[in-house]
Amino acid sequence: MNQSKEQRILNFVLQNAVRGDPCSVIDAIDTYCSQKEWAMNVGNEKGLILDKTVEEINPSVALELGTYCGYSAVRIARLLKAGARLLTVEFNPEFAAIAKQMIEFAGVQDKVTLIEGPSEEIIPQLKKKYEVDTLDFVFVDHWKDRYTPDTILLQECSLLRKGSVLLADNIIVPGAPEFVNYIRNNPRFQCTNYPSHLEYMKVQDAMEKAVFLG
Ligand SMILES: O=C(NCc1cccc(CNc2ccc3[nH]ncc3c2)c1)c1cc(-c2ccc(F)cc2)cc(O)c1O
Ligand SMILES: [Mg+2]
Repeated sequence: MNQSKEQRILNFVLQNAVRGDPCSVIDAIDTYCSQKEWAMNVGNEKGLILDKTVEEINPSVALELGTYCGYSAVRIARLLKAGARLLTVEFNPEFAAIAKQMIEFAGVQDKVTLIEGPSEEIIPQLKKKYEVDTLDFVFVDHWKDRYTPDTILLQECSLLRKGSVLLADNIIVPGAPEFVNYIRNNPRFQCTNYPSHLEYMKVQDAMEKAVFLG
């Protein structure tokens, strides 16, 4: 059975990156996806916005919705302090299997808990099953029509505290217009827009940061 694109990305990393070196994994994925096959990793330009946001917050507990191949999970985990952890949620089993191997090859597996399932099922389990009190940081990068319902669900499950930061990818392409409308008109969030470009393309995209005010 011929390989998936995601398997080809992983194979390129296994052959071209250095085991235990997260930066080499990130660079290898960016090299492959800019030169060989486009893929929906956050990429290096938006990745730098992600890095700066994570460094600013220095989260103890972070959540990612939409793992894909594990590119942003590795990007986030490499910046986490000792004892800090990232929970990342992936619905597609093939993607989850690739991401697991990517995270392990990068050597960040001790900081990352990869959870397979839909966010609407996993979010209500975070407190009891995954021993989360509140989330310091949430990277939102899954199905764009889930951004708003899951932001509401996070609030309903009391997973956000004063100062919790959400960072959402793809505000322009593919776009999340309902989310933008919801979050920018919600007095409980302080929003900032970060113009950028779609990963590996000259197309305009943007990220939105939303700080929960409690
Ligand atoms: O759509 C996107 N990503 C989300 C996504 C997409 C497919 C599958 C999954 C399966 N994973 C999944 C699903 C549901 C879930 N619930 N909880 C966890 C969870 C996990 C996730 C996306 C698209 C483009 C893009 C495409 C084409 C184009 F021309 C321009 C731009 C660029 C991006 O940066 C993107 O992020
Ligand atoms: Mg994205």
